[in-house]
Amino acid sequence: MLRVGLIGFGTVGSGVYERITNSKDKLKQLLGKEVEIAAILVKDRQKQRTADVDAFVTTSWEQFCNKANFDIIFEAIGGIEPALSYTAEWLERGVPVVTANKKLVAEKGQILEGLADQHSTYYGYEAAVAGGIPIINALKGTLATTAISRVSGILNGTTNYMLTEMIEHHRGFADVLLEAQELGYAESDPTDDLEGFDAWYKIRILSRLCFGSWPLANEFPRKGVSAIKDWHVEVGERIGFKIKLIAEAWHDGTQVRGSVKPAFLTQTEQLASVRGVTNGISIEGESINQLLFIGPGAGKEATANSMVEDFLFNERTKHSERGWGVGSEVQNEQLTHSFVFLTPAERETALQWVKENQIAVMDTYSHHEGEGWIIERTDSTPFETYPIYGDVSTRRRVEAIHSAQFGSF
Ligand SMILES: NC(=O)C1=CN([C@@H]2O[C@H](COP(=O)(O)OP(=O)(O)OC[C@H]3O[C@@H](n4cnc5c(N)ncnc54)[C@H](OP(=O)(O)O)[C@@H]3O)[C@@H](O)[C@H]2O)C=CC1
Ligand SMILES: N[C@@H](CC=O)C(=O)O
Repeated sequence: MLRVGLIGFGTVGSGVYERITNSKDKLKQLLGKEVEIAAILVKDRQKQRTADVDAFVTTSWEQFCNKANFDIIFEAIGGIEPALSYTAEWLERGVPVVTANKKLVAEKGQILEGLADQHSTYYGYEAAVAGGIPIINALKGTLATTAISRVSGILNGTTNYMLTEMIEHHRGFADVLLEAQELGYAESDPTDDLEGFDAWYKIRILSRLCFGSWPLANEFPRKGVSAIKDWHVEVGERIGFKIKLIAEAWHDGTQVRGSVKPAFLTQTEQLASVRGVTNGISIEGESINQLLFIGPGAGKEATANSMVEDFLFNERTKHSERGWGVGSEVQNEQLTHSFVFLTPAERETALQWVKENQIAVMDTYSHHEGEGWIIERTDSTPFETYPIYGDVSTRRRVEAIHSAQFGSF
């Protein structure tokens, strides 16, 4: 008998319960023994649960720990404490812990991986990055010795879902946020999604796997979607640019750098078509050119599937070597242009600024709320600015189609 301890029974925890319960025969065949969910730890004993639960449920950590000699712990409560102490306690007993908690992994992963090593066990966090996409074990396994120069992508399902719904169906911010929460995509505090913290935790985890060491948080600046104005999006849409929350990390030859920020993607960028709760990750390196991983970035089934697969993968491969990325220097500069947005009051200052700094303005687009200027990339501007990824010349084609249909703007 393989005894499972489940910490948390919300969106993800209940998904793990269902995934295990529904695949008992397959698991028995793979593992050679029955799997039993021996105990579940929750916070609120009175809460109405949707699923019928055939397991011991408790709010007491002591009762949970005393219930069984667990063979595997799944942690899905989120946050640092008490998740950190709970995880450490079981790793110290030599029991593998599998988690979806990206905050805990990004902030304390170094300590917890160290504990797992020390006690010859496993700390698995496949589900912590990009929900259902099996990126973590790909990086630790079949890409472990591939020199990676950049990792980038759309890592937050909630905000990508919100941006898609708001742009394509003209829905309001509060309405789509509520829906993302109801669908189980959002964090318990959605500020984590909206202000880019969630994507920031995930890119730091990917950075560790691609470049070999845990990055310092303050080396990864972060900006969320809350500062995006509707009219910025409208101007971008007119010329076929898609706004996305982009997280990236790259090796510049001397150090690893990274960031999370909203950016415009031209139609030449494959990630521009990643819509809804879907996430997309691009891995670049000399011998692989570019690998793209696209799939569900959040939600009960996809995330639970990753947690269970993470455990099974470790069970089947635990005696083989796994590695951490080797990293290589980025060769080609991707960002050549920026989109600057100006209110009418900023226009004069902006004209002065481009003149003084000899910045080439390629195009200007007017809107009743202000102007959008495409400029040559500069490291910083005093105005609201978004990087542009991709070939900006595609805007000409979109403009031509747009003006043929609607007249010029
Ligand atoms: N939702 C998603 O799509 C994804 C979520 N994740 C991550 O998975 C984790 C869980 O997320 P999610 O399932 O959405 O969150 P939920 O809020 O739906 O569930 C959290 C669960 O944890 C329990 N819990 C919270 N605090 C404690 C505590 N101190 N002691 C015991 N139990 C506690 C809650 O108990 P109770 O039920 O009694 O309130 C609840 O069952 C987070 O780290 C999140 O970032 C990762 C990928 C995708
Ligand atoms: N809130 C997260 C959940 C998955 O990690 C997201 O929206 O991506």
